[in-house]
Amino acid sequence: MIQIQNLRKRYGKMEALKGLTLEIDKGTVFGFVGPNGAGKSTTMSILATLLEPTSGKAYVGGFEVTKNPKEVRKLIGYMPDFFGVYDNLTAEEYLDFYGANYDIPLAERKQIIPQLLELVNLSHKRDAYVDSLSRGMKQRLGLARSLVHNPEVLILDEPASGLDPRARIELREILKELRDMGKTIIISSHILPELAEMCDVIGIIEEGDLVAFGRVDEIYAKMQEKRVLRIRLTDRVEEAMTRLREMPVVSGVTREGNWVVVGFAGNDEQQVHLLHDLTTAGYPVAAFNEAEGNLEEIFLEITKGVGS
Ligand SMILES: Nc1ncnc2c1ncn2[C@@H]1O[C@H](COP(=O)(O)OP(=O)(O)OP(=O)(O)O)[C@@H](O)[C@H]1O
Repeated sequence: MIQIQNLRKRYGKMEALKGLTLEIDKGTVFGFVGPNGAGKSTTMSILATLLEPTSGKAYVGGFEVTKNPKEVRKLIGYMPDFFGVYDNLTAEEYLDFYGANYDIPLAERKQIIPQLLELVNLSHKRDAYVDSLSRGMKQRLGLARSLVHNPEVLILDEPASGLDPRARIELREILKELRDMGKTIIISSHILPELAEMCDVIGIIEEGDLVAFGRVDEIYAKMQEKRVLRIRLTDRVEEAMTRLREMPVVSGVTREGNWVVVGFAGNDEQQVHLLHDLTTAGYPVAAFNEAEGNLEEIFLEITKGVGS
């Protein structure tokens, strides 16, 4: 449904996208994850035909975004990270205004808008002024707005940012419904666990390039490969550290008193070997454990410095 090929975007000297290549199948909920400034909004704006790439190509439903922007716009609903709301309009009038912008006839709008309000759980706020709505409600209204022309593809730039946990759950439920309707959804965030629950496929972007791409379970498995081991020795701590540093699966060794903290990039089998190696060499290992992996930290570790 979406193909991005060697996409580059330069803002003056700054290269925000460095040859991004990525493909998203129809019906997929794709999570686009990366730290602030990684290039997510830039990619999404290009897909939404609002920004010209410096080079490379992007296609939506087979249409090239710079050559057929009109066709692309019919296919996509785009929700930017910041969107203006019109203070003097009610929720219903707001959606009607956007529906009219898409040349949807009045009779059809009268039918669609109540359905959209229901989908985003705002039927009870139909006559409320937009500026009186909570942040979560505004966000849901923005989502309804991007759906007004029944697009096949939804591009949502950080829709969950600034929402409280309850509002996030509501958003997630709505996205599930949209997925069940067969829509292809691209959703961005800088928080991986937030997306992992609602996406089929994740792409991690760092400094304008993709550093990881795959099904959510595959990405998690990859992240689990990066562990932190804690080893307590009763003696010969420095010596053991030197030996550990020589092992290819070890990415970092630090000392905390009698504990040695080891960055480890191997699997279970290699971990068994590491312990075996230390004990057979006679190092007095009193304790050996795997530190609890905080997903957030591991994610930062995985993306740290990659692509630079
Ligand atoms: N209009 C612009 N002019 C100059 N530089 C820009 C412009 N828009 C974005 N950038 C820069 O391009 C890089 C990518 O920005 P982008 O907004 O795409 O990242 P992002 O991943 O969406 O981050 P965030 O989560 O903070 O929105 C950043 O370094 C940003 O400062």
